[in-house]
Amino acid sequence: MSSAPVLSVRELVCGYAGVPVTAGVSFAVRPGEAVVLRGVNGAGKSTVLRTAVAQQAPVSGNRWLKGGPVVENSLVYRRAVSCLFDEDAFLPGVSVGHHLELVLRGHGVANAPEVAARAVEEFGLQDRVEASPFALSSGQRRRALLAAALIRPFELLVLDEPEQRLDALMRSRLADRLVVAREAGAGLLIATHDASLAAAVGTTVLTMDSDGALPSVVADVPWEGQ
Ligand SMILES: Nc1ncnc2c1ncn2[C@@H]1O[C@H](COP(=O)(O)OP(=O)(O)OP(=O)(O)O)[C@@H](O)[C@H]1O
Repeated sequence: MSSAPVLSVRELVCGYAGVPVTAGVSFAVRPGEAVVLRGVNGAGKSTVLRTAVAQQAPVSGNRWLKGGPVVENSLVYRRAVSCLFDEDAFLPGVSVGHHLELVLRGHGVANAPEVAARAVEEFGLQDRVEASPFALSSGQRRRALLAAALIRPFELLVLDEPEQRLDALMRSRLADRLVVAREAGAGLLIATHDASLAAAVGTTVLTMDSDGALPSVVADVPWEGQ
C-alpha cells in the first residue's frame, strides 16, 4: 500500500483577488516522491505552488498537509515544509556562513557549524562564506538560498524553478542532492523548465495544460489527503 501524502490538493482553483488563473488542480505528493510541474511561461506553476503551500489563498478547492489543513505559521508547517520561491530571504547584516548556521540552529540541528561548512563546500561558496549575501552574484545568492532550503530538516520540499541562474555543474549537483532527499523519504514538489532536472528527479511529471480553457493538472489524489 502506498504511504499517505505529505501534501495533497484537490480541485484547487488558483488565482489573484478571486480571479482564477488555473482550473481545478489535483495532485498528491507522497514521501519518497518528487512531483514535477512543467508548462509554458504563465501556465500557473508558481501560483499553484504558492497556493498549495498556503502562501496564497485559493479561489476554491482543498489542500492538506499531512492529512490536516495547511496553515503557514503552524508548528507542523514550520517543521515539515521547506520552500524556495523566486525571492531572496536573508537576514540583513549576517554573512552567508552565519545565515546557514542560523537556519540550522532554528531547526534544532546539532553541529550547526560543521553542517553549514559542509553545505558551503557542496554549494561552492567557500570563497564567499564571510560575505554578505547581498554582495554575491545572483547565481551565488541562489546557491546560498538552495543550501539553506536543503540543509534544514523537512518532510516536504517545494522549489520554484530551482535551476534559475545556476551554472551547469551546480544544476547537476542540485539534481543529485534532490534525488538524495527524495530517496531519504522526503516529498518534493518542483516547478521547472529544465527537462534534465525533471527527468533526473521527478517520479511524477505533470504538465499544466490549457486545452482551450484555464490551465490545469489532475493526477491521482486520495480523498481528504488520506
Ligand atoms: N500578482 C499577480 N497578480 C495577478 N496575476 C498574476 C500575478 N502573478 C502572476 N499572475 C498571472 O497568473 C498567471 C500564472 O502565472 P505564474 O507565475 O503562476 O506562471 P508560471 O507557470 O509560474 O510562469 P513562468 O514559467 O513564467 O514562471 C499568469 O497569467 C500571470 O500573468
